[in-house]
Amino acid sequence: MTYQQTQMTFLKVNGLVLHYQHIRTRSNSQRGNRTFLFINSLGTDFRIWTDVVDILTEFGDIVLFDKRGHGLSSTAPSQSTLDDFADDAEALLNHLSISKCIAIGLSVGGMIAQILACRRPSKFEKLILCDTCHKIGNVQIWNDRIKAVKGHGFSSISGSVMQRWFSESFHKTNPETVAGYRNMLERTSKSGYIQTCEAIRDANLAEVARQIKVATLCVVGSEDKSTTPDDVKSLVELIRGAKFQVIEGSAHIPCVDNPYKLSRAIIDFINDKL
Ligand SMILES: O=C(O)CC1=CCC(=O)O1
Repeated sequence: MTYQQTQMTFLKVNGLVLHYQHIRTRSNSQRGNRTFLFINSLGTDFRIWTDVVDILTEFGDIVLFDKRGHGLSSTAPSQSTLDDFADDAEALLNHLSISKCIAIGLSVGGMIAQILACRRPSKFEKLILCDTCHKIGNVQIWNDRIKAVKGHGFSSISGSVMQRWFSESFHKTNPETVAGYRNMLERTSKSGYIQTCEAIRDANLAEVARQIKVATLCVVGSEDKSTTPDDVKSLVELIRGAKFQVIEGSAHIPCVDNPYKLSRAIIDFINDKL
């Protein structure tokens, strides 16, 4: 680690406790006073960003948080919309007095980032949307998944989810890591997971994406089967001036199976080299 690990921190927002970390890395202004806000995907907590954070601490401060229903954050008592998830992130930024940041959102985290950038363009210097789209899956896919988790638990879906999360070569070379992430998924709050599936199922952000005025990079793993390169291209077409990059040999979670390539793309984009 190149940074000082901070203590576990919790904040009450919108009636829920949110687990977050604010890593202040700079003792200077040479790093451009940047802050990166990371928003994670369905069934994961903010540990997925560890390798990327290790690299990006050279370039700015870091804010990580577990979205509602995930990690050590509370689960809402009833159904949440993606706007509610965005409200939590916005409340966290306000609490930390962060007036401008670079949002990096993965999958549903990328959908939340689209809402934030559309709502508050002046708060976002740049937007990095990883393996996401304005619409992910369809009603049938999400209802089937919800039914499986409700009826048979996480073990009924976790094998196929792992196939989508990580590339074939990562499965071969890092079976222990895959097993660890399977544990992460299976230990997610069941109702938090189901509420997030419902929020994704019910969202179509095409209009939101069309209104984004923040400079945006969309990246996707070449082997991503959840949000395929073609899906992500369809998002790129909606966001004015958005750039597009494929992470070769990666699947749905490049911050885990290809953190160096993902970090390179982020660094090039923030330095206007993409
Ligand atoms: O779990 C998956 O299949 C991948 C995914 C879809 C939305 C999300 O956040 O992750």
